[in-house]
Amino acid sequence: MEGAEPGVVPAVESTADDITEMRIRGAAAIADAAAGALETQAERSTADSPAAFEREIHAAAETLYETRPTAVSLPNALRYVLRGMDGDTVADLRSSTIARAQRFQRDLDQAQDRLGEIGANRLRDGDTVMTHCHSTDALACVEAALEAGKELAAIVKETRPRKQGHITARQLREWDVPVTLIADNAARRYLDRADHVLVGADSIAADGSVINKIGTSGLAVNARERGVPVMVAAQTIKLHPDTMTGHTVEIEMRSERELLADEERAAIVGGEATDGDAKGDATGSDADDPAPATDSGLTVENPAFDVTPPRYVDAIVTERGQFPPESIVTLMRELFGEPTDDPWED
Ligand SMILES: O=P(O)(O)OC[C@H]1O[C@H](OP(=O)(O)O)[C@H](O)[C@@H]1O
Repeated sequence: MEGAEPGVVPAVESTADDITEMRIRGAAAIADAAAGALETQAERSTADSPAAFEREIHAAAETLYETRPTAVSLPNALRYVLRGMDGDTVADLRSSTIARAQRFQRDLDQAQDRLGEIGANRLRDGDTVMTHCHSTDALACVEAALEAGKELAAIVKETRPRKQGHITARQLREWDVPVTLIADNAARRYLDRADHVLVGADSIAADGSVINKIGTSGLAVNARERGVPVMVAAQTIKLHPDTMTGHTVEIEMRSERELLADEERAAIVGGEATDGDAKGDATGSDADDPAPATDSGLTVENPAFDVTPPRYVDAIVTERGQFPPESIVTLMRELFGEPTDDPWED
């Protein structure tokens, strides 16, 4: 990642790039990778004073934080590791940071397993789930239900534009679950065959709103109309503490090229396919891109996430139990207490 702070080790920059470019994706995987990157930073730091070590760790956290804006699991992971950094010597700071990052990763795995067991209780033998995107938290519920001997089938939404539904389909087929893959547009038609809509989350707001892959909110509205319950599988690391004080969750805008190739753009607006008409890069930032075309008359918008209001969600399943969305704020207060600062601040 360009513009990284001095002292940030290349492995951290490379993890940040992987998150930005979605080679590492999914809210839990991003959190796991971020904690792992801070561990690597601690291991490889050549800082010769405690203050320099702390500066480097904070700079590494900032580099990771600036990758993608929507999944709160990322800042929650960074904050957790930074708060465990303790000691008066470089050696102590190093070992406490490493231990804290490792504990975070262990807890993350255990939380997902526990969440899966709880979510599995909602799934009955013979049920069909409809999925959207690829969520390891949602799939943990399916896995636990299968391990309990239940038979399930799945209707898997393709999930344009990046088709993460294919990852879900592959995982489900590895578990021998019958899969019907459908285009996103076919969801309402197939809801008649579904017993649950089962999705993950990138962030959960204090009012119980669910921020998840674009298309979730439309699916949830249709599911309500068809009488299909919507179940959101989300570890507590997906709870967004800033929303307790009225902050909103930033929705990541991604490159138009995920929707429209340069040639396709040229076919619509005429002229040659050039980079000059592309707007935004994969980070949603346009710092390195040519100026957006203002004269073609074609604007492409590509939000990665949307917000599903709590009234369309039946249950949020966490490792602490399942909650009606309206009561999630109680859990947030218990876990986070007072409002928090930027993750690299004490
Ligand atoms: O943490 P887990 O449950 O794996 O994934 C949670 C969510 O993260 C993904 O976002 P993206 O693909 O990174 O944009 C999807 O929106 C998915 O529902």
